[in-house]
Amino acid sequence: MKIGIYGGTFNPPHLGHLAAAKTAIEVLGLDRLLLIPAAIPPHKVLPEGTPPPEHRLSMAEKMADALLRPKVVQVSTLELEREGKSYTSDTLEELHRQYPEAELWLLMGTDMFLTLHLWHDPDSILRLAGVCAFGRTEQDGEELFAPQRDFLCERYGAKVTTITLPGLVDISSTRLRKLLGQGEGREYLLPAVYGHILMNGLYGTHADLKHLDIPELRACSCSMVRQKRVAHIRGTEEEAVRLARRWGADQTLARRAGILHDCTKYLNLEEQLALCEKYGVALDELERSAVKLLHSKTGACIAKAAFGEPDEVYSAIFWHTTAKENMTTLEKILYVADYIEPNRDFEGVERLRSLAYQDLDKALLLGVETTIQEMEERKLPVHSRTFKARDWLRSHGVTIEEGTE
Ligand SMILES: Nc1ncnc2c1ncn2[C@@H]1O[C@H](COP(=O)(O)OP(=O)(O)OP(=O)(O)O)[C@@H](O)[C@H]1O
Ligand SMILES: O=C(O)c1ccc[n+]([C@@H]2O[C@H](COP(=O)([O-])O)[C@@H](O)[C@H]2O)c1
Repeated sequence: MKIGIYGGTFNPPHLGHLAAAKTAIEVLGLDRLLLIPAAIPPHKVLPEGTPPPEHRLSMAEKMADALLRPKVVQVSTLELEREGKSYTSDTLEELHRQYPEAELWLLMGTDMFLTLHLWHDPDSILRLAGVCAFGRTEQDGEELFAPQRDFLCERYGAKVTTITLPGLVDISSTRLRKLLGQGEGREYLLPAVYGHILMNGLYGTHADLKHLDIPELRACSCSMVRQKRVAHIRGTEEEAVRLARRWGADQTLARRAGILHDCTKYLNLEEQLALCEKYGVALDELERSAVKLLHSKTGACIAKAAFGEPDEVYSAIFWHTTAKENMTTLEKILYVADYIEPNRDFEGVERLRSLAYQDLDKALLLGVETTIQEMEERKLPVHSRTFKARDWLRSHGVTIEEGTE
């Protein structure tokens, strides 16, 4: 097994780190890549304003998640849990104990590579792991790497490989922290990491969460969910805007509802129930045990309480899972957009898609009926509000006979 070890202060992790991780996995053919946030970097003092380690850990986890290879890329808390300075030699000794058969590769950028012989116990480091070095800027070429590579090979018998990053990003966390303090720098960050920074007011960002612009709102939403859900959320956002344009609803509200509709999707039942309690959401028996029914309610509460969304957005999010009788146009739009956004792929989706732009009520009824049928086939309980939605539409003359539209 080939294991890559990418240590860093990750204060914060940026697109330069991401590019290096992505390329190293491919070029080295890694079976696993461990991102290891340092507790106390041995060679530098953590600057003032450095967030507590749990934030650096959480941001590193978002970077790992963004690589969409959960079996390969993992974050290790080995150094955060160890007392004292985070010496790489100690980390490698520990990993060698854990994986005695594995081939270890230490990943590092130019700055670290050129000073490697000055690290604590370089003999152990270079005995236990190969070194994979990459340039941080376009200027970091072979003439910089070659002398150090020759020296490390000769002096320590080191195994060194240098790789070129196709997606090289010339940025350091130091410069990024400065930019963030001036309200800039988002282009160097993964949206999920940027969202985490905004939501926690890290690095001197003082964003007013109740007045975020669209990219900031998207970033916050991203930071609350797993990367694999982001495409669906983006698809729902754009579909909701198209439907709002078609049906004369407010496009900005549709967009914001789409962005936030799944923001609490990854909370567990206990967390969902605590939020319902906090915001006074009354629940019936089914809702109290069905976590899937709760994220629409808690998502609506967070949209309003944390992001200052108006009642129209609140109620669109609140009803986007069960639907209900007598829905507003925006409520219908979010429900249908969630169902038909471009990433959805199920039998019947094309019919629903075309219906959505011909007759919104018919599309809503078809969505509701499809859900009821699917839940019944899977022997899962259907929420009473969903039946009420269907019955209300039918009693108001909405029909969806096959082949009529
Ligand atoms: N833009 C980048 N491209 C490639 N590698 C990078 C880049 N930035 C940092 N690295 C490498 O990532 C590892 C971890 O770096 P670190 O977390 O300290 O980031 P940094 O940007 O160098 O931070 P700081 O500015 O706070 O020193 C190091 O090996 C470093 O060389
Ligand atoms: O062990 C050492 O002496 C040592 C000296 C310098 C750097 N390191 C490690 O190199 C990694 C990159 O460091 P940094 O500051 O660029 O985040 C990080 O994991 C550090 O702990 C380790």
